[in-house]
Amino acid sequence: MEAQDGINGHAQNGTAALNGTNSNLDYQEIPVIDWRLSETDKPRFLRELRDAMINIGFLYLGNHPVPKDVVDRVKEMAPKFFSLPPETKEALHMRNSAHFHGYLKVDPSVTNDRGYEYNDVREQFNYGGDNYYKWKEGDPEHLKLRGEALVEEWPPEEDLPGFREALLTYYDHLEDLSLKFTRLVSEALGLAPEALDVLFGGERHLLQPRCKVMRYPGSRVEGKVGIGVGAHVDGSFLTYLLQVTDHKTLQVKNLSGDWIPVPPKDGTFVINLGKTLEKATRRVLPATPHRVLAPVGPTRYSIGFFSSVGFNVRLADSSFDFPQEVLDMKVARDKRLGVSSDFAFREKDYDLSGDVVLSRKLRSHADVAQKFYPKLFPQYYPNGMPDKPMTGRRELK
Ligand SMILES: O=C(O)CCC(=O)C(=O)O
Ligand SMILES: [Fe+2]
Repeated sequence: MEAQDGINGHAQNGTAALNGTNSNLDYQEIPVIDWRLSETDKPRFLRELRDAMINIGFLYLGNHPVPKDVVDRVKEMAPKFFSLPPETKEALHMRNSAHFHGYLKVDPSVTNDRGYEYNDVREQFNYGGDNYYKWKEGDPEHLKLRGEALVEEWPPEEDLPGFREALLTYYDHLEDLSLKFTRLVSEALGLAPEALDVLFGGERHLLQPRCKVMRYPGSRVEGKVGIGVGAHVDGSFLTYLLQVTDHKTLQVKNLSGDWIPVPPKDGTFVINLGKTLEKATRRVLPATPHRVLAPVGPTRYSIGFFSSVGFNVRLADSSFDFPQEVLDMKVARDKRLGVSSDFAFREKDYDLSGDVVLSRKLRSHADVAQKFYPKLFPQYYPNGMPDKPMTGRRELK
């Protein structure tokens, strides 16, 4: 019955899982979930969403409510930013930001991943929303992640007119979408729409979603397959990805272990599950490994919005009363994958999320740690500044 409702036939996975039959964990295409169905046929929307999230971990969100002109503006701005003179970008370097905002050129040795013929440089611009917090002595260090609104973190308006406005408008829309979408995720998991709100509760400055504009230069190594970002899972709650250019280099690892292309689809966002969501749901929704190959032809651009939970939330405190039907889907999936359904929190899951996020960033950016977090620097770098840049991104072997 559900099969005929499914997009790309994936809706049947949930049914198959519930019946204990063979589900399509080796899918070759990721499903498109139509946002409009959340208004016109909610049961079907929730069924498709639940299946995509439990059994696939990646989805396209089509017909979403973010206005096309807002999306078009950031698509237009992304390449313009990276065409700014190197000294303008350098002046915006992340090492000048306590909030880990700004420009970064990721060294090839950092994106290094085994099994590829070469690695390439990636450039990125990171930013947060306009709802900042003025950190004061005595506040937890992680509140510096929010910090003050600094115009210096943006290119001078005359160098790139409209950039700041376009990116902040996009951010606001994505933040709004992410809060609405999370309520639908809650319902798809058989919980009350507000059940997951506890993870975001509190004041807005205690939340820290981030946006990242990325540039992957075209391959300079004829006929070789390079890697743009090695295989990894995101630390986010959910990631909303806008692929700006028409490349087919983003890939997701399906639950059977094959790399599946996630080509751009007009008018959609790609959504994938992050580690925070995995922990909060005790692996009902596992984070999804993905990677980006270096483009062979022209330069690729993409923009990621990474939602995250409140700084005061301890993930190990979360406990949601999933209905048996959902738990059965999880167990059926794990059984087919041959992995254990047991879940145990790690020590850091008992810490405040703000501290966990800060710790990950401090480990990745020694220069920011030294300049803006002098109290914490010696703890992370007992031997002083490291010679080599590091990455907090844990590459999957
Ligand atoms: O560029 C992309 O499409 C994805 C980048 C990514 O996976 C990340 O930044 O976490
Ligand atoms: Fe990612």
